[in-house]
Amino acid sequence: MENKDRPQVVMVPWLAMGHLIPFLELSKCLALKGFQISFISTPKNIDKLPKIPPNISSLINLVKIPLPQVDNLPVYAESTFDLPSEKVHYLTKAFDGLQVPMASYLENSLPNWIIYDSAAYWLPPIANKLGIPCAYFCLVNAATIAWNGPPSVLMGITENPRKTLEDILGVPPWVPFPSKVVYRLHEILRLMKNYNQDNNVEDVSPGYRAGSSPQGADVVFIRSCTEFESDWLQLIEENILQKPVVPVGLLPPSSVRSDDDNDNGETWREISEWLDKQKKESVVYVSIGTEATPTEEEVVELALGLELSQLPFFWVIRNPKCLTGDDSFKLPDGFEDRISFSGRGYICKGWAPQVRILAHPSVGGFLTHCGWNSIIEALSLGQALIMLPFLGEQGLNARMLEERKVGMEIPRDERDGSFTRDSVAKSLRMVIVDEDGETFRAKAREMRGIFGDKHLHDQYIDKFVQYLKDYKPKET
Ligand SMILES: C[C@@H]1O[C@H](OP(=O)(O)OP(=O)(O)OC[C@H]2O[C@@H](n3ccc(=O)[nH]c3=O)[C@H](O)[C@@H]2O)[C@H](O)[C@H](O)[C@H]1O
Repeated sequence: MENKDRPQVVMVPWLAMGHLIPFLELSKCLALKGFQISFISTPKNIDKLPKIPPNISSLINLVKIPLPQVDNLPVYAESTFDLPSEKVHYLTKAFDGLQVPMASYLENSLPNWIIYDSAAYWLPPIANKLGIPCAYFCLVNAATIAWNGPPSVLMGITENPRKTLEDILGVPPWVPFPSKVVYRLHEILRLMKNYNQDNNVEDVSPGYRAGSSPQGADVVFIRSCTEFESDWLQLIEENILQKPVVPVGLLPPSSVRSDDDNDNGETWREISEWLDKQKKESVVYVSIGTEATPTEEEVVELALGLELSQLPFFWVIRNPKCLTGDDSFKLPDGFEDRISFSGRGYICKGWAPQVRILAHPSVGGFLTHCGWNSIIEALSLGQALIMLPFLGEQGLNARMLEERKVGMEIPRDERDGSFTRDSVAKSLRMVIVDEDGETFRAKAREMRGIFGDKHLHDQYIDKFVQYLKDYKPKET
């Protein structure tokens, strides 16, 4: 039952588990502070969310708004988890079709705040018309926002000083201090290919969307903290976004998400039975997130690299169907038989309880694509990283983390990003078992002091809540 005395906040996350999960974490933090939340997404996404603790479930209304039908978008697809990455622009098109139902929902509810995500560039004008303060909740770190650059450049309003490939591969001209946070050639080539594909399908360019989302906000909330990247946070507030940027902290997992039984019906009991049999800190947990779509060659080299490493591994493979749009996805011949015979690997096709697995004492490292959620979860538990970035800002995250020595990147071919089973095996053994890799393991444990410091991040939430309560709209 909604209580009108409570401040009302409407949450509008993008259609991706890597966005829905942190938006729900933030919603839970606000509900615990007495806010009434309306969390808006599609029916399937709402049903897939981690369960909300009973003591705050009445304070979070889960609002289901169906997606409009869009050509080339399968009816079952409501999040990036359900699609190969090269088809996500159809999902974006469908998301843009939510403007009308979203506007009428907001007109009827008139909340105190709207907190929205990177894709919803069309929300600020609706909020402004209704006189509702709106905030962009940034789910990437400040270094990424800095690399992307000023919104006016992204939107094509002011001239882009990065004209050549060399410019794009270098430190951006608006970064005044030394930085290693840059893309590799193969990452830029993949980003440019995806940009052009998206640009041909979506109503606005990806750059315009990326720029106008923060541009239209009254304030930017960001999932970060000064203890990790104070220079970058100052740079984006003062020079890049030129508006208030309020860190909400890293939102480490509030509780080990106890209900994450994967969608194959495997239960935590079955998974933990396998993990319990393994030696302490011996298992490598392998997941490349909910969006990356590796090629078949990449899957083969990764699989054979895991086998070659001789380390026990738990590998989450996103539902094969959505990787290629059909059932053609397959692992190397005989691989699954050899692994189940040796008992050295556990292959989970679908959804796994990632945080619970990372928290298990048998896990000694994480082979990750460097999605920001996964990084936060891993480092809040002191897990060292073997890094294999695929898309988005994952390459920038990998550079930042290698600089902090909390892990190492698997060597890639500079031009096409290919890697070999040998380099996978060597990187895994280096980070998890080799003597020389103790630095990575020690640094990752040290980083737990920031990423896993619950009191520190609770303080960020307190400041965030105060900001929401004290906010006075600027005189128009
Ligand atoms: C912000 C955006 O997040 C995106 O999400 P993506 O899913 O790729 O990866 P994560 O951020 O690690 O997010 C994945 C989230 O899903 C959870 N999970 C995943 C698989 C599974 O089987 N079980 C789980 O519990 C995991 O614990 C994490 O919370 C991209 O990275 C993008 O680069 C980044 O900007």
